[in-house]
Amino acid sequence: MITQNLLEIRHVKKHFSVPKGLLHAVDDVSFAVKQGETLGIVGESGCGKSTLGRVILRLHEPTAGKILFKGMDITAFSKEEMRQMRQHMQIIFQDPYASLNPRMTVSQIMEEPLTFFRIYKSDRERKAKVAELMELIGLPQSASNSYPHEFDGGRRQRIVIARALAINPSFIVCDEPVSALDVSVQAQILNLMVKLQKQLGLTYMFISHDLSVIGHISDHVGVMYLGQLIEKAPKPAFFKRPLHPYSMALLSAIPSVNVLEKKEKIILKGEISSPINPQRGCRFAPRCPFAESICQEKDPEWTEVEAEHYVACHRAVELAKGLIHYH
Ligand SMILES: Nc1ncnc2c1ncn2[C@@H]1O[C@H](COP(=O)(O)OP(=O)(O)OP(=O)(O)O)[C@@H](O)[C@H]1O
Repeated sequence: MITQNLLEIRHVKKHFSVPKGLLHAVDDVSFAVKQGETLGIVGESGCGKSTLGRVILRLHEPTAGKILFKGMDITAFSKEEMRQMRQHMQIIFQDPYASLNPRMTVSQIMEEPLTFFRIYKSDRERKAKVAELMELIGLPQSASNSYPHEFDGGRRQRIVIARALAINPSFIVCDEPVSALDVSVQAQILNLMVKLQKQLGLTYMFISHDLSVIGHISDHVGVMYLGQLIEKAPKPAFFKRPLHPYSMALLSAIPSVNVLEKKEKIILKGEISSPINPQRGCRFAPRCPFAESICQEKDPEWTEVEAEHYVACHRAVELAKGLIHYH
């Protein structure tokens, strides 16, 4: 069975005008996500993950590029068409404390999108939908009359998830949804999200700075660095053998579960460059031990080095063949 791409973005850019020039928050990013899959996007703070998520939903207007959702070019949609489209595309944010209105009960919070999108019109239909959502997220029906402050972070994030699911979306941008939670609660929320994905056929773009979280939830992993996607691969291939020197360094920092596997942490030297008026050439070159003169001069091309394994690095083939390596 061939699974269709639910989302495809092509050469998407988002530049912000700032006093010192143009800040390239997202710079020429292309990828596709298949129906029912999770693309995990990982990278350091400020590399453009959140901006990318918001641009895909057109909460920020893209500076350039195309966003295709179910084959439709939504960059060409009017504001009203886009408003309707958001029924199918939702976003979940990091902070479950800030994203819930403290004056509304759980039931009112869940009913709000139902009223806004005019689905489940009668009172009875809406109440039935709320009951269904409470069951989906594993909260007792009695909790629907409580207020957000009566719950801990994990339960609040369950309510945020239920609100996003209320209108039956097919695609959800999950922007660091577990980062504000205790580690013990993180796994519960991630497992709930995986369960809901299977049950409802959801497609996720899951943003996190934490590679362990990305490893838990993703089918494919994409790595961002200074506004650019520098590597994307199926999860097993990525964790087995990342091909970009930056991904290798990221991966070396997470402890191995296999005690027999000797892993040395790669310490990157040099400062991260500025995203404002970036120089040409590879953005990672100033910190890369493998950088040659071409890396300073020319942008590396996005190349499929192995099946479905894409890298933007002038030296990716040599790295893939093991001709050059760290340590
Ligand atoms: N509205 C804005 N105006 C100007 N610059 C912005 C704006 N929003 C984001 N930026 C800048 O764009 C870059 C990318 O920010 P973004 O929040 O997308 O990164 P991130 O990877 O999600 O980081 P974090 O996890 O810290 O939020 C940063 O340099 C940020 O300062």
